Amino acid sequence: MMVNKIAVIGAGTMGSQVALTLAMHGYTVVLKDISTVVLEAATRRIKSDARMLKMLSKSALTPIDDHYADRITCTLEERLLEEVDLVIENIPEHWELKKQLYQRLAAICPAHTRYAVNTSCIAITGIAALLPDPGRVAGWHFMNPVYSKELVEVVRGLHTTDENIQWTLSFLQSIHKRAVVVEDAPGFVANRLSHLLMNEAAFLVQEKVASPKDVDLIFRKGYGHAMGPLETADLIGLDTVVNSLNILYDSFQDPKFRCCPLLHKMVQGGLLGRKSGKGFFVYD
Ligand SMILES: NC(=O)c1ccc[n+]([C@@H]2O[C@H](COP(=O)([O-])OP(=O)(O)OC[C@H]3O[C@@H](n4cnc5c(N)ncnc54)[C@H](O)[C@@H]3O)[C@@H](O)[C@H]2O)c1
Repeated sequence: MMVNKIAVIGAGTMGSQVALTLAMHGYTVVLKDISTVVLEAATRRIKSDARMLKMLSKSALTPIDDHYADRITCTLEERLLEEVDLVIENIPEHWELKKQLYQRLAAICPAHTRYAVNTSCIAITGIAALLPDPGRVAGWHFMNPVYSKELVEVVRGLHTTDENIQWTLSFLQSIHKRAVVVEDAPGFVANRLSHLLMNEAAFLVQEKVASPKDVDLIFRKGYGHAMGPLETADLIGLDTVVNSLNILYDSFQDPKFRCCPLLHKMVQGGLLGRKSGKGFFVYD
């Protein structure tokens, strides 16, 4: 598998985890963001995640060596993208932001670059249409936390070639991930289902039918889920959940995806979940 340089674009919740996962498997990564503050926070998070993974090494999917940090270059500089073989993109779930980024990547990345779009809901075919060779684009929907979730939902856009799907499966195997390939539709499989659940859980809290703690307890102890829907929403980031619901609503024009007003209000008030320290629950 000839991949010398990988760019992970966006160093937030997902990008920082994807970068560490790649470095843990020996890949050299350029982690690119547009904010110094974000890159500093990502460096701290990568260090503390690596420490935690070392402590849990028996239960983690992959052992971690001491040199992972040397393989990650955090940068604001676009020129480091000029020679990359693979881009794994993790910027916010906003069509306009993604569109601007891919138009720029089309101008600066080499012709042989492959593109992995880590999106929750945005159609892969639309993104691929922004690039000179749409066959080299596929959706790689990583699960959060990336280190401990084995599965990646791989999305085949209208133009994604079979060769690119096969290459993707081999690459993901090299980082100990198991892929399920699905066709391109907003939200794919995972988020089309999970966002309905998280949204309805928020409606239950808004209507005061139950507290967040009790909603989640019913799912953990009643249904045996590892996490409740509201804890999951906090982990993803409530801003990302709201953006994803809006995309599902716009794409399907189906009222079942209308976003719960409580979620909107929490995002407006800066309650984003884990990433801001408070959402449905409070975090250290
Ligand atoms: N959070 C999750 O659990 C989760 C899971 C799977 C997929 N996703 C998807 O992954 C993507 C990223 O989500 P996230 O939760 O990490 O978001 P996030 O808001 O935590 O991070 C996004 C980062 O992208 C940066 N950014 C914005 N524009 C940029 C640009 N032009 N170039 C470089 N960096 C830029 C921001 O500064 C920010 O640090 C989204 O499309 C989301 O839907 C999220």
